Amino acid sequence: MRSEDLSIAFIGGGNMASALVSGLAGKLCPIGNIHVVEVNDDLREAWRARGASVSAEPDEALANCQVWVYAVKPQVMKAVAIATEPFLRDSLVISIAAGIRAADLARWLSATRLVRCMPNTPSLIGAGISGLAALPGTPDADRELAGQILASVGEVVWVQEESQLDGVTALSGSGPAYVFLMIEALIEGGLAVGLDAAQSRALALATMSGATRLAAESNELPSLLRERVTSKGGTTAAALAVMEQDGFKATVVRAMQAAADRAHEMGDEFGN
Ligand SMILES: NC(=O)C1=CN([C@@H]2O[C@H](COP(=O)(O)OP(=O)(O)OC[C@H]3O[C@@H](n4cnc5c(N)ncnc54)[C@H](OP(=O)(O)O)[C@@H]3O)[C@@H](O)[C@H]2O)C=CC1
Ligand SMILES: O=C(O)[C@@H]1CCC=N1
Repeated sequence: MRSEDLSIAFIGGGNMASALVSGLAGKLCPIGNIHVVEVNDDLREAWRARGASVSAEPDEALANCQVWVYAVKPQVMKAVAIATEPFLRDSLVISIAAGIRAADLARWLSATRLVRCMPNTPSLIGAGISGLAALPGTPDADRELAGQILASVGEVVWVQEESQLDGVTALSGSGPAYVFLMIEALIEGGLAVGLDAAQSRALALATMSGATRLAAESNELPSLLRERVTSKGGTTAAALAVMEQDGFKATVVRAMQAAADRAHEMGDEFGN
């Protein structure tokens, strides 16, 4: 399909829709081929100013879009799906809602071609990563198109079992928040050990990105890279002893389990 022929509707035009469109508009289709259904007046105006077509409620414009991306909160997915269903003819359905299972959304929409995804906010700068799973029976061409849409904002990982998307949600979906918290902590720590705010910020950000790049580009395990920083009887050992004592790693693992459990629970809670 030529890019000028592809039209995509976003149902819900908030944070994630904005992040996704910033990557795909101009690459996969012109912004004028993007239609956004959004209840918030200010957001609708912002989309219009960006060059997208907009509506406050589902209407015939939806029926003409080849792809629909549901980007509303899981809590309202069922009601929004039911309101949009009368306009679904031949569109590929993509959902980015946490927890909501493909079979539930397919049932509300009587859809047969559906891909469920879990992107993340670094998509905004093309540095996202998304987990994807398709409703059984979704044709390969549709899986490919969904993959291309998400690949326009970062990496794409297909999972074998849809239930693994709860794990993706706990790791990379929510993960940017854990990383931002770590950055916040490093900056606060910098202030506590006598640096000023600008120095702390610069040192924290460069350390996070430098260590991340080193881990990605090295063939060695993160644990070995960590050991190389840790001189016997030195400063890192002193810091890591406190982290070990306070259960830092175990806390991260427990936090992720809580996120995965919540994703599963939201599937039950908002999927019936
Ligand atoms: N934020 C993230 O990091 C990630 C989020 N997700 C998933 O993406 C989805 C969207 O999240 P996010 O973008 O953060 O949420 P936002 O709240 O920023 O965006 C959702 C938008 O949808 C609007 N909306 C509510 N009801 C309707 C309706 N009936 N029709 C059209 N629009 C409606 C909301 O308006 P109003 O606020 O006025 O209700 C809001 O502007 C969620 O399901 C979330 O699980 C997935 C990956 C990462
Ligand atoms: O917090 C949430 O529920 C969503 C899903 C992943 C990131 N934000």
